[in-house]
Amino acid sequence: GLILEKPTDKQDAYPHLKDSPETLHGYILQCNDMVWPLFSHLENAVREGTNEVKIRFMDAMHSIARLTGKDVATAFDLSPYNMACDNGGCTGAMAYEFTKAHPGLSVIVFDLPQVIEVRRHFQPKENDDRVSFVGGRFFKDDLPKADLYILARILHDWSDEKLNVLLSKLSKMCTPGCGLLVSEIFLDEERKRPSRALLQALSMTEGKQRSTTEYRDLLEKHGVTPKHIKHTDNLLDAILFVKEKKKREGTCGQVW
Ligand SMILES: C[S@@+](CC[C@H](N)C(=O)[O-])C[C@H]1O[C@@H](n2cnc3c(N)ncnc32)[C@H](O)[C@@H]1O
Repeated sequence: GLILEKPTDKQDAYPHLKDSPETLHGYILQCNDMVWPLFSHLENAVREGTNEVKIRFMDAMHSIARLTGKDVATAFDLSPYNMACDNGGCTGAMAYEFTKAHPGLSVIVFDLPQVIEVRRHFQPKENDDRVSFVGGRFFKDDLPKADLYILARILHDWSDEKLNVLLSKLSKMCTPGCGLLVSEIFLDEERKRPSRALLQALSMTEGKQRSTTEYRDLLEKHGVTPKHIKHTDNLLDAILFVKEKKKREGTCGQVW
């Protein structure tokens, strides 16, 4: 049931093999055992909360984050920032890419307590004390204080209504100059491509795929402005938003 696009020259040609350097083995198992049955047997689409299912999901997130993390982490100059909070940062795979790429940056991985609990399954061999972990729920609990908030593959999971709650909270946490880094598959303006965005949309319940314009419109309402966009050519793209000094009356057109 999994459609793999032809690897680019940056990508591993054998991502299905468990021992490949950028293995997608966990992601492929997740798609095969969990996502494809959702497409085929919607009536059985029941969420299970067992550890095995949780670790399988985390493994899937982990393999994609390891594959794309470096490109997302190096997409922008992040030298103005010292402390990032990776909201829904899961196993920390992206966080470690951010600290590797930016020597002045520390990253707090914020995710559900039950996810943080089992993160040790996925710890890298080399210890990095600039990455730390905090358990909590981003709609309800206080978020760690940071000057850069990362939202990688988070926004597509939720409705506009829910996101307005989260973004309003983040906007209040941000002082002027703070950054908000959004990484997603961005739909083109006709909402027809890329095909992997459409395929992923089939397995969504509450969320939706959005174009760069839709993300911009959603976030600008919360006082952050898109400064840079990066098409990484590696599954996930990214936009860096920055909190403005005061709310602007609309923008002067697209920055990309
Ligand atoms: C699609 S995964 C993305 C993981 C990671 N950011 C990445 O790109 O690899 C979504 C993550 O959000 C976390 N999450 C979902 N709801 C959450 C909530 N209410 N509070 C905190 N984290 C949440 C999940 O546990 C999961 O790790």
